[in-house]
Amino acid sequence: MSRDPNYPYDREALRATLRTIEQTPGVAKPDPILTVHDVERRFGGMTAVSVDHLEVQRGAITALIGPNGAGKTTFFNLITGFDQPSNAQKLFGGGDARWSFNGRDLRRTSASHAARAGMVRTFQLTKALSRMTVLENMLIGAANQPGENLFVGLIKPLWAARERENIERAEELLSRFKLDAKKNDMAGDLSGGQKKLLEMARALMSDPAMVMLDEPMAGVNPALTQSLLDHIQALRDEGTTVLFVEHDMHMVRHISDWVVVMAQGEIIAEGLPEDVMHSAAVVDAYLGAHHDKDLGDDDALTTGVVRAIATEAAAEAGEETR
Ligand SMILES: Nc1ncnc2c1ncn2[C@@H]1O[C@H](COP(=O)(O)OP(=O)(O)OP(=O)(O)O)[C@@H](O)[C@H]1O
Repeated sequence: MSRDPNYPYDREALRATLRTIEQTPGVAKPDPILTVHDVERRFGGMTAVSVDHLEVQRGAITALIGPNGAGKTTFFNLITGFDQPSNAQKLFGGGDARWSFNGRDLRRTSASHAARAGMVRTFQLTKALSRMTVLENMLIGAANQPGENLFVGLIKPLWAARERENIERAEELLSRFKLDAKKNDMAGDLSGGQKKLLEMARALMSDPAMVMLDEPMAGVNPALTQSLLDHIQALRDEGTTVLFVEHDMHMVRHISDWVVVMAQGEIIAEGLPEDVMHSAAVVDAYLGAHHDKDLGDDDALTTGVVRAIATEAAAEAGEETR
């Protein structure tokens, strides 16, 4: 990735700046890469997302946390063009929903436009195409597919050169994620953790300015956990802003610079990880879904407790869908 003179490569300096910001929902950031305003999504009579205002700081690793059903994935879907707000602005009329990324207005955008603007996401359930090889999966993530441009597609030396570039980039990323030995294997034969790595590697094929990771740790075995954390931090250090949804509070505490908390569709808190995870509003939001739990007053949101809640809730959700 080319070096962006405006990117806050010095993480300590960035954290020092974040420490000066008021820890309140919707607070303005010094240099937001993503700004979201008045985005709502209703399913029938239920409001899944109702975000008044949110700014994501460029260069930070921001965690989006919240109990099951809080609206985190729906919010990701809206921002990345995989779903449309219920109050979407239409060409003529419509609602007030608007958001911009890296200075570009994205409110009437498709998923491919959002990706082209530099915002690329992964999914909670990996979307590796199991009947394609690992390398072929990577090539799907390339921004400059030879076939996308008719002119390039018609002139063999041009598309052949692009294809070579894409393969080189894919191989470089696969080796970084230690998947190079698997490049000709079917993606369906990878372990759950390796599929997560493949999905992250594929997201990087287009050199995005921001990656949005939906539960990167889910299903990853402990042996790969540290390597995933290292990859995410390395991405940030090299110039990619990271926004991730995660239930694993150890990960949230360990790598995030800023934490945003959602409950019942709204942003109810945001701030530094060490502060926000203990705030009364956050403890209430988690306990709200678990009235029957006696978690004590002092450190209700310690890693172990939250992990236990998340695991239990995930198991319950699994049972419901069975
Ligand atoms: N397509 C849909 N149709 C109807 N309801 C939906 C749909 N997608 C999401 N919902 C509902 O919207 C709410 C928010 O769901 P969402 O998946 O965004 O929450 P989440 O915070 O990502 O939860 P989790 O942490 O469990 O993944 C939930 O009540 C969910 O059931």
